[in-house]
Amino acid sequence: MPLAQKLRIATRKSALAMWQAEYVQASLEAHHPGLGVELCPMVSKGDKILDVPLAKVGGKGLFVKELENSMLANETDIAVHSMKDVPMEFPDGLGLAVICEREDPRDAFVSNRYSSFESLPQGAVVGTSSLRRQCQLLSKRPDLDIKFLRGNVNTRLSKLDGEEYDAIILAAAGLLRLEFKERIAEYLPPELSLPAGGQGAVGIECRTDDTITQALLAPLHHQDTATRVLAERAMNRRLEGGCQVPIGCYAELEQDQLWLRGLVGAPDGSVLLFDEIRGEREDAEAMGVALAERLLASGADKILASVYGTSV
Ligand SMILES: NCc1[nH]cc(CCC(=O)O)c1CC(=O)O
Repeated sequence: MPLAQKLRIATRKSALAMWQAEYVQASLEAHHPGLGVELCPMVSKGDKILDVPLAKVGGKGLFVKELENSMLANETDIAVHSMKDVPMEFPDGLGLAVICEREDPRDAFVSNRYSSFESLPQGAVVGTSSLRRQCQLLSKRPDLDIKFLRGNVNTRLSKLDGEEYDAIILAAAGLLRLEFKERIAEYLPPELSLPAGGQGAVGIECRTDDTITQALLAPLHHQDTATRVLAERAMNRRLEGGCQVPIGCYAELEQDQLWLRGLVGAPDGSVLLFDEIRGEREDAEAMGVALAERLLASGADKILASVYGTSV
């Protein structure tokens, strides 16, 4: 089979998006010597609107639409995504080709003043604009003052240094990739902050009929990561967790046993519904759906209805 001479990667321009695209570029070139891999950076709508909660401007899909349009127009061949930002459904003609090995999926506590979440004083100001992080932190510490914080990783770190916040919460994966490891004061265990579905995993999207590109991408696939992320995304999909929502879910593999934990919380932390399920890895998707059903039956339906109701 003749190799495509050139493969074009659609990417956002943020430092993290560029890191991920360059990581895929380097992996592809290592597996296929002689293949030219070109980066095509573009600005997404989500990158332009920074001062409004994401849920109010149309959710995470804003970050991928431009990339998807360029693949559909045959101007690019693949797009590299953080799996936690990828909507559940793909447009006709596009699909997820592979999921790469996961980086540390945990949330990280970052502070210039305090060494751990535990040691935050009464009323401390914590920056995050994720309802998932907010509801979990407030359920443990209702006294905290959670303050809106958006922007890319670098922007958020400089806002922390501006002294408005006592601490901020970010995904460890982004900090590790951008070589900000030394800024991580504490890795929050899943018991304290259950990660978002797909957090820390990079996925690659391409045209569903582009079998040449799919064959080139195949060696980058990491099956254990894909199984875990499949269960997490199945739970999210059943909960219609499309935009920014107070939902956490995290799957781990213990040999061939899959352990999936899920959580839905009221944004103010007054209610936190948690459940978990264990099963065979082959059943990853069904487990995600089953766990979502159980959460819905125990009251997640009401919590999510009120969150969606106010987020339009
Ligand atoms: N929501 C933005 C976003 N998308 C992916 C990551 C981090 C890396 C990852 O999960 O792969 C981040 C930043 C953050 O939440 O701190």
